[in-house]
Amino acid sequence: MSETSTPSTPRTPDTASTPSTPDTASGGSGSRTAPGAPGPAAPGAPAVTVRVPAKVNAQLAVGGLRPDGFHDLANVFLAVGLYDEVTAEAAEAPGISVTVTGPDADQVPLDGTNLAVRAAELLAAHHGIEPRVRLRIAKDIPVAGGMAGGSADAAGALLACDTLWGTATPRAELLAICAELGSDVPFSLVGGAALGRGRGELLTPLAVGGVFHWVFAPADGGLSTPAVYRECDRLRTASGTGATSADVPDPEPSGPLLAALAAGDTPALAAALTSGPAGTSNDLQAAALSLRPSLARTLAAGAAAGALAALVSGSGPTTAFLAASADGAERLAAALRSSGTCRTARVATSPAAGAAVTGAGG
Ligand SMILES: C[C@](O)(CO)[C@H](O)COP(=O)(O)OP(=O)(O)OC[C@H]1O[C@@H](n2ccc(N)nc2=O)[C@H](O)[C@@H]1O
Ligand SMILES: Nc1ncnc2c1ncn2[C@@H]1O[C@H](COP(=O)(O)OP(=O)(O)OP(=O)(O)O)[C@@H](O)[C@H]1O
Repeated sequence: MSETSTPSTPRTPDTASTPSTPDTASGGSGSRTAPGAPGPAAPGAPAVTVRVPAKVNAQLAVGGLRPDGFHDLANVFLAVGLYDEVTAEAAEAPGISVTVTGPDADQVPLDGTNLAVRAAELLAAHHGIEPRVRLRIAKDIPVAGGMAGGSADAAGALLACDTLWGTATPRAELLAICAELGSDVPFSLVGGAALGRGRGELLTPLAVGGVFHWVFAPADGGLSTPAVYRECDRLRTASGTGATSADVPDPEPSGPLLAALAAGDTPALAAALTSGPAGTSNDLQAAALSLRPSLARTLAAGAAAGALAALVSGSGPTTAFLAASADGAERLAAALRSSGTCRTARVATSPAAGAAVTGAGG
């Protein structure tokens, strides 16, 4: 996603809420639902809760700047077991409202720019129905952290509303709506592991032969994804390699990295995560470090504490550390927490399942 955000309205520290008027241009008003056809659930219908994972990019190979402002990628997504929960509940009044709870709630927008609200609007428009829904986001994924938290909420809202409204949208149509919402959103729906081509939205599932143990260290404050891509282009231009698709080689997935994932081979994955001339599989890492030099200290602290590999997660500033075992991950997390180089440290495993309905009712 994009910028870190400052709340424009006062709110209680751990909870935020605002109504968002449906966007008439995207079909929010003027129901075209035929009698008996699927439509917004009646008030009193059970609420639907969807759990959605965060991601780490095991490889992020970035091609040149395209004329449309995006970059072609070879993006090896891995879903990790840190989750947001999105609940959709039928509302009597037309419109979409959203509340957010969790430690980073005050950094999440509550207007029509919230990706979960946009997802509900797009789904309603797709079916020509008037949205009437209250969305509740329980946020555990770091905001603006390079772990696709906003994308997770978008995918979660899409699945929760599709279930609540009984619209039974075919998977291919859901994925097309996801791609409209953002490059990472299709993967948030699918989860597991996948290779993302194009701008990251064209997914091919990948085999994963075992469980990988990670530690994630969120930083204070977020990084803007577009700013990190711009910095990547600037560094390439400054080094004389050029920045456009005409100058930069097409990004390709790493064979050894895909083989390590398929085999569930942690040491081989560690080697692949830290290979290449820049010592990382993440082409955005240098740009994230250039914008946030203090991340170098976090990476060094994790490496000194025994991480098998240390890298920036996607566009950052969250840093990711591979451990040999669950115990090793706990020890590494404790060392990172006491290093004073990050806000906290969380353990999680991959792969994790994609967006899934976990409950109805309540
Ligand atoms: C860094 C990653 O998280 C890695 O998975 C993604 O590439 C970012 O995906 P995202 O947050 O869903 O990004 P989008 O909302 O699609 O795009 C936000 C902005 O990031 C930049 N962007 C994004 C994806 C891409 N392949 N090339 C880009 O240059 C563009 O400036 C774009 O306007
Ligand atoms: N539901 C949401 N949750 C979090 N941020 C949101 C949401 N909707 C919109 N945003 C906006 O998106 C920005 C980036 O949030 P997000 O947590 O998705 O970043 P990210 O994890 O770095 O994204 P990515 O890894 O996909 O590049 C936030 O600063 C906020 O302004």
